[in-house]
Amino acid sequence: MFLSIDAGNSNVVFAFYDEQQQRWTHEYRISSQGGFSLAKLEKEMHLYMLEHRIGRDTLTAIGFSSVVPERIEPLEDFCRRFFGRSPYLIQGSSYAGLPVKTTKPDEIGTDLMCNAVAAYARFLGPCIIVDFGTALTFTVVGPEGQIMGVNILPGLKTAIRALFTDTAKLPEVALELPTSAIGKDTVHSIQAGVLYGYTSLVKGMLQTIQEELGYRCSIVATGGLSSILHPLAGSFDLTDRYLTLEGIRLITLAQPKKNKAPTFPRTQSAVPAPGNPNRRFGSGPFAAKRGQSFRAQTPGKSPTWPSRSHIN
Ligand SMILES: Nc1ncnc2c1ncn2[C@@H]1O[C@H](COP(=O)(O)OP(=O)(O)O)[C@@H](O)[C@H]1O
Ligand SMILES: CC(C)(COP(=O)(O)O)[C@@H](O)C(=O)NCCC(=O)O
Ligand SMILES: [K+]
Repeated sequence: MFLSIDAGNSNVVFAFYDEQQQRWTHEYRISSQGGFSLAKLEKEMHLYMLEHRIGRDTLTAIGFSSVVPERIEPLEDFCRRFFGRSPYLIQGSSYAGLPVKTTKPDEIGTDLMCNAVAAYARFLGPCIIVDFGTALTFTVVGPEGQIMGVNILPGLKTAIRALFTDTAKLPEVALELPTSAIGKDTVHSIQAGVLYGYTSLVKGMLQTIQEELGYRCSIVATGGLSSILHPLAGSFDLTDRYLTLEGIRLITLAQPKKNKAPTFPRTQSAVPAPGNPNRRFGSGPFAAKRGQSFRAQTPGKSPTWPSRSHIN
């Protein structure tokens, strides 16, 4: 079993990858907000692993990404105490030897870098990763796997919470898409405003980015809130809630062992390579048509890059 730990601003996710089955088999989440007690985490993880029959001795390695600096040390301690091994912490220096590059490796969130690595491993071409987390982010990966940029704005829950916190009369509402886009009472007005508003925002942002690039990208959605905006389903080539966790795994496995040249882990191909007429394309004005050559727009693949990792 490989364990990926993703500490985001709302949740810490622990996900177990079964190397024999080549898939994520278990996922355990705790809230990242407020403090958390290591003793409580140890107790709960112990019960979770007992219940799901995951032996601590089956663990081969741990990869760890945190975009919350104060979570790093406690979770490293937890891994050492509970699993008896140190996790590999993803940081700026982790990206040397990877096809996905950034000009500011110490600034970009490691979760976004993991998303980029996992998405590029699947599509081997330009992609935009939309992460519906505490923040809503768009990570733009170019044809050669370089990070071209990131757009960051408040996530859906964050936007709703900000309205509630910063106004006298607006309540905190459930994240439910109403049937009508025209609000008829205060709760409905906020839901229509935020959920239909964000739907249009995501569509518009994807269009604007691809117009600026001048070519079509594969669009991947991830994050806890990636399935809330139903009308966006057709805009994504893939929705994968394990994307960050998969990136953590790929980056960790790509790290050079002592006295060994860096190699990127090879995993089984499950999605046809770009240019394959059977691959799925998204909708919208930039959607490539079935059979249209994608390779012409996306030259220069890295020969060392795996074609795709296997999830689900
Ligand atoms: N399955 C789910 N259903 C509804 N809300 C969820 C689900 N998973 C996560 N969330 C919520 O979505 C928000 C973003 O979650 P997540 O993507 O884990 O954020 P982060 O990576 O910033 O910690 C959080 O408010 C979280 O509580
Ligand atoms: C943008 C983020 C806040 C997203 O975090 P999340 O919503 O997943 O908790 C995080 O990736 C971050 O703190 N990034 C650093 C700034 C940057 O990526 O440029
Ligand atoms: K995240």
